[in-house]
Amino acid sequence: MRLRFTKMHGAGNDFVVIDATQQPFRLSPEQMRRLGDRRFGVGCDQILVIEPATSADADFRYRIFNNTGDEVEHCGNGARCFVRFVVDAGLTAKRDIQVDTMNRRLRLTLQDDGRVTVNMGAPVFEPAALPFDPQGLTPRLENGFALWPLDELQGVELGLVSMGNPHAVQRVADVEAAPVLTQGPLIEGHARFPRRVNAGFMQILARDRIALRVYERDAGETLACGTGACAAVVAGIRAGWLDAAVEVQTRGGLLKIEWAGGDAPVLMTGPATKVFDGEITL
Ligand SMILES: N[C@@H](CCC[C@H](N)C(=O)O)C(=O)O
Repeated sequence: MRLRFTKMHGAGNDFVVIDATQQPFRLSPEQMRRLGDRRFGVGCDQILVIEPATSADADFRYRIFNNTGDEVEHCGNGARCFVRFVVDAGLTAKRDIQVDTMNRRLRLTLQDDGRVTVNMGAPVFEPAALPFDPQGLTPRLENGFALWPLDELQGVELGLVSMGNPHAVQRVADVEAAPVLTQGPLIEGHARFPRRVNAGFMQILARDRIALRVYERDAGETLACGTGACAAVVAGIRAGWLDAAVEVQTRGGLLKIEWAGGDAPVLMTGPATKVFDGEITL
């Protein structure tokens, strides 16, 4: 089958975007793996699928697949690229767009400078929301926020945050020296996370600036992770390390994250860039 797609990235987190309002979307997981493969296909961290809205007050439905073909709940950098795509393709004349994902309604705004702000919804901290099995473990409380140990991983303390998808974030002294590629997969696949988890490593540079690397579920380390940036900042705010507006330095670019606490939504602002249009036979 021939498939038209657009290659995009948000701070280096890269995507194959499929417009399923104009062509049917029926790729098997095997075809998605091929599409996502950097040697045998196009290559990307995630595949984003744009579909017509299924509820009356939403503008679109937006689905996310990791490059393994597994459908996941949320992708922050992808949400910004989604907006850039639907506006540039003329699928909407709006600049404020509402979209349904698997488990959240997102509100997105294309700014005059081309960046996109996403209302990511409120974070959830209960272990069951990830899910995480806390049985037999005692967390250390930092400013009242639970930091969880993990069996076999000496010295690791994880702040647990669901942004609709699961995140486990730890504070490290030097993010460039952090064991992202060795410890990341151990956390991602740890038995206490039955649906696996995205593992974040954050270095606090100031109360309004962090450096972050994320070992993503399925995709491995990416150049940026939008939901990971939200999770790291809200964990840092809850632990008392960070202020309410924080610049997040990733290997692929800068994201701005704001959170007023409690049930307030997390706001993420950052770039969304088109790379090229293409067509592939799968
Ligand atoms: N890159 C993303 C997150 C994509 C999904 C993640 N790998 C998961 O499995 O939850 C982002 O920008 O948020």
